[in-house]
Amino acid sequence: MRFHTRKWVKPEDLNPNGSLFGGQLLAWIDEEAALYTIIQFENSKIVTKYISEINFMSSAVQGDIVELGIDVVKFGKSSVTLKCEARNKMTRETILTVDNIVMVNLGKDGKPAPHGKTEIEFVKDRLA
Ligand SMILES: CCCCCCCCCCCCCCCC(=O)SCCNC(=O)CCNC(=O)[C@H](O)C(C)(C)COP(=O)(O)OP(=O)(O)OC[C@H]1O[C@@H](n2cnc3c(N)ncnc32)[C@H](O)[C@@H]1OP(=O)(O)O
Repeated sequence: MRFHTRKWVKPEDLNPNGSLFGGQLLAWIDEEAALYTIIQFENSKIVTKYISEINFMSSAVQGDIVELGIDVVKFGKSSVTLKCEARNKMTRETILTVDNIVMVNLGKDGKPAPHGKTEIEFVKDRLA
């Protein structure tokens, strides 16, 4: 799993207990999954279709650095299934895991469209 993104837990990210608000973490993950999918599909018209069970394993507090990891579980015809982990950058303690996030490629008509991808691609290889 590659950890591309780091987030700094700020006061506005906290819940009333003073730890990282789960909804904020999920928003970060949805954005990370969307960006990953846009880069893989080379298409910005994508949507989140399905998110499986979410396992909050530990919490984060103000000042913590959280890193987000994404990997591909499988490529479908119009979809890709991703898995995700959020962990504490300094301690490597897992904060949350999501086993399946299904992202769908849309055509100009807003309906699912084949993305034509079968494996992870890296932008540097496309530019080579
Ligand atoms: C100049 C500036 C430029 C800026 C440029 C940047 C733009 C930056 C954009 C950022 C964008 C961010 C995006 C964020 C992410 C959201 O926040 S998106 C918003 C939340 N999501 C939605 O609103 C989606 C609402 N749902 C839908 O519209 C429809 O359900 C969908 C997604 C079009 C799918 O329709 P459908 O009839 O279910 O289609 P169907 O063909 O049956 O299934 C499509 C695929 O999904 C799979 N699937 C369907 N249901 C399920 C399920 N329950 N479980 C698993 N898989 C499923 C199918 O197996 C199929 O996969 P493939 O076999 O083709 O691989």
